Amino acid sequence: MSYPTQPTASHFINGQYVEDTDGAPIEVIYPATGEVIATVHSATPAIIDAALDAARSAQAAWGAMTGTERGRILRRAADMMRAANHDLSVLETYDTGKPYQETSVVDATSGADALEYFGGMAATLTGEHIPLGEDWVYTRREPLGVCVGIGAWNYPTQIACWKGAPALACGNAMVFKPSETTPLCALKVAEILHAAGLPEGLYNVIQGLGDVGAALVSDARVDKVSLTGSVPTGRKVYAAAAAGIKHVTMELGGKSPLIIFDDADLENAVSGAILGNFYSSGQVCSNGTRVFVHKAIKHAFLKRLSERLATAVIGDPMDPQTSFGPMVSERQMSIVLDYIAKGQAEGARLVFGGARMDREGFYVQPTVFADVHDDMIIARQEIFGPVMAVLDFDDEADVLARANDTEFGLAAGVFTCDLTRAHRIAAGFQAGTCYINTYNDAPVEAPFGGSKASGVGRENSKAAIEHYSQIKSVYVRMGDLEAPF
Ligand SMILES: NC(=O)c1ccc[n+]([C@@H]2O[C@H](COP(=O)([O-])OP(=O)(O)OC[C@H]3O[C@@H](n4cnc5c(N)ncnc54)[C@H](O)[C@@H]3O)[C@@H](O)[C@H]2O)c1
Ligand SMILES: CCCCC=O
Repeated sequence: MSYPTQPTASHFINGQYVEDTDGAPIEVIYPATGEVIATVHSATPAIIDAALDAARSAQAAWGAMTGTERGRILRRAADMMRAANHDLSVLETYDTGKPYQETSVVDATSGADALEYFGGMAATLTGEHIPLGEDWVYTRREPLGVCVGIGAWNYPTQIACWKGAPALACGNAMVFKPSETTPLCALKVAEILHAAGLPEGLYNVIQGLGDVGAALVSDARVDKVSLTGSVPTGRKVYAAAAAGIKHVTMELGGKSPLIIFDDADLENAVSGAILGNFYSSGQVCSNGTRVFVHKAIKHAFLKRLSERLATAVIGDPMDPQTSFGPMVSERQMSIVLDYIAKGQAEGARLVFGGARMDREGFYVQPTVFADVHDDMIIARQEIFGPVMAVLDFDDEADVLARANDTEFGLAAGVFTCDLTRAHRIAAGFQAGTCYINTYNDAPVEAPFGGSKASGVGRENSKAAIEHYSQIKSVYVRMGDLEAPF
């Protein structure tokens, strides 16, 4: 490995790299080869303490700065992140296995967008004046205090920024714990923020597994927890945060529906299904993995989908031509292969792929099952890999009811050329993020998040501000105050 993937130290606390080799080692594995490319150490209680103390001490002065001053630092960090895009993208590719073709245009770019957007918004975060005759109330929008961010492994840089940028813009401090599977890129985010002028202690990164996350969530110094992860983890983290009456954002998993009507533009619909199932090798939370295709176009859809999947360039993620890479880990690969076996055992028809690839690394072929029924395991559980389930339908009301018949509610999409039907279906979806004739766009300007078991709160957009700040009302009396005695 010629690229420097070993970080200076495992943690970033109070503006500098910190090591504590008493913590259990965590090996970082390049998914394309299985090679160990770095080792970090899990945070010990002393490291957890140091990070939370640093955040607590730094927050008050940061919260007292003007929004313009805070925003200037975040916007400078955004520029620095864009300037470092190539190196950050290479590191993200080594960390996750996602093709450089993706990481070079999505990950650090999306992180920089968040820093720029919330940096621009910081100065606009004001309260309001509420007249009450000669008296009045004014409100102050105040920070929450210390926010903990806990990340998943599929978009490590993006997640570190989607949580850090609004938290810092609102005047909070953050302690961020990346996924143990992809610990490298959040350290770079911390480095860049501090190089851009962020005072020390405001964005700390510590490593570890669920036990470190759990210790952070239950700590009395923490005011807010934002998790990106699976629904089972979300249930635990939400419960632990509730015990301390902490604010939460829960960005959790999904099993989202994508409905393709017979009047849809077929080529666009196939594009949507590909983007919503095979981008990042299918490891995207909002993926539309239950693809309901109108019976009249089912054969044409499957034929065109198979033709286009055959053109995927599967291989070395660092090759800019590669458009489909490995699963993030051996564990995730075996989870996905187990689901493929279950799909076959349940009688779904394998139309494309269906196997591990005969090469080093954790590669699973893009896989499509047709004739899937609503009650099959592959149609009900989140797989988080490149496995598309195609289900038939011929009635609008019926397909909408089937699309909503799930505990999840992260995303949903519809392809149709009928304008009124498109909006009727979008209104009927029980999901936080919906798409019409597109799939998986996630611009910083739009709220992103789930309903039902898929989450609480929203990331990105003005909506995120509500989840990283609180309103204080101040009552002001101008005249004398009467009392009953
Ligand atoms: N909604 C979204 O925006 C979004 C985005 C990306 C991924 N996801 C979801 O994330 C999942 C895949 O990621 P994953 O496998 O890393 O998820 P995961 O739930 O296994 O882990 C997520 C994070 O939580 C930590 N964690 C585990 N147990 C914990 C505990 N008890 N207390 C505190 N922290 C704990 C992990 O160490 C990790 O950092 C999928 O379900 C996917 O849909 C959601
Ligand atoms: C579309 C971007 C979603 C990030 C979650 O995995």
